Amino acid sequence: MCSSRDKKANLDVVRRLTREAKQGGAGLVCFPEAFEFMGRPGTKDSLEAAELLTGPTMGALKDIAKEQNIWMSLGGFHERLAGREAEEAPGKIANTHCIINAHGDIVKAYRKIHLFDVDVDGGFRESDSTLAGDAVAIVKDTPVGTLGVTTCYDMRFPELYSILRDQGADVILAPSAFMPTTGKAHWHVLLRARAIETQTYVVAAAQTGVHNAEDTEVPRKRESFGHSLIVDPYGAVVCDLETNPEAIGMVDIDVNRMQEIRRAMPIPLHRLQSANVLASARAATNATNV
Ligand SMILES: O=C(O)CNC(=O)[C@H](CS)NC(=O)CCC(=O)C(=O)O
Repeated sequence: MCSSRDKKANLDVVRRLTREAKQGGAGLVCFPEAFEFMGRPGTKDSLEAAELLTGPTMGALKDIAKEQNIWMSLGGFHERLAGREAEEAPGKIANTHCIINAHGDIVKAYRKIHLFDVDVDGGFRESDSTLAGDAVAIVKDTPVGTLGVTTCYDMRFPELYSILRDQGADVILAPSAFMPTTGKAHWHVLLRARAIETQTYVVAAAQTGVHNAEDTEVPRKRESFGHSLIVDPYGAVVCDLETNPEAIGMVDIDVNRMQEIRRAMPIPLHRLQSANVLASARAATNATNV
């Protein structure tokens, strides 16, 4: 999707696409990072728009899941902090990927671990406004098996993905709002590599196009790369929504094929066998490079 500052409009898109996904037979529907709100770069928009997970926007999303009897991956919700966290991190929010089950319960709230502090495309310092997550997230017993939960920039850190695989992930989610420049250079390669290494499905719902395009109060427009992608456990791109502004792509999870791929090439076993060698190399490297 192509989210804007209009929360109600974004919610309407989520409602409509979820209904469509359900009609197509989906058990899980995935939305991109910042699906509920995309503010003006360099402003306090996101801080002001942020809500508690017990707030009205998440309430409406839980109702959608319950009404449609479908699981939802809601990547990159702008979560308002409360209590001690709010005191310790004033002016900050969390970038929270929620998994909601078909009864409308939040079964996981994963906070993005790797924040986007970079000097590309005009520069971003996500950590100025966002508290980093401190826990990896797995969700068992979903209609598509075990989920590994990540967000956007996390996809550049293969260690995280390999931990998720070792914890049992069948499908790893990577909702994103990728920059056009880095998207063109890296998006497909990163997601295919993560799928090949982990032998899991990788599902990356993406923001696409120019955000707040018609909004005259948004002088500096933000743009996203698009290409919502589903990659199978052998690295084949089985769905690419290109730059379509609002679309659904659907694939079946073929568990038998995934198991055969894993049996034929037992990567986790081989990682275990090399673990001691690499751990001492890592320790030696850190010692000389600090
Ligand atoms: O700020 C929000 O509202 C939502 N968050 C985002 O859009 C985040 C932080 S700016 N985007 C990324 O992580 C892009 C990563 C990327 O493009 C890369 O790894 O190359």
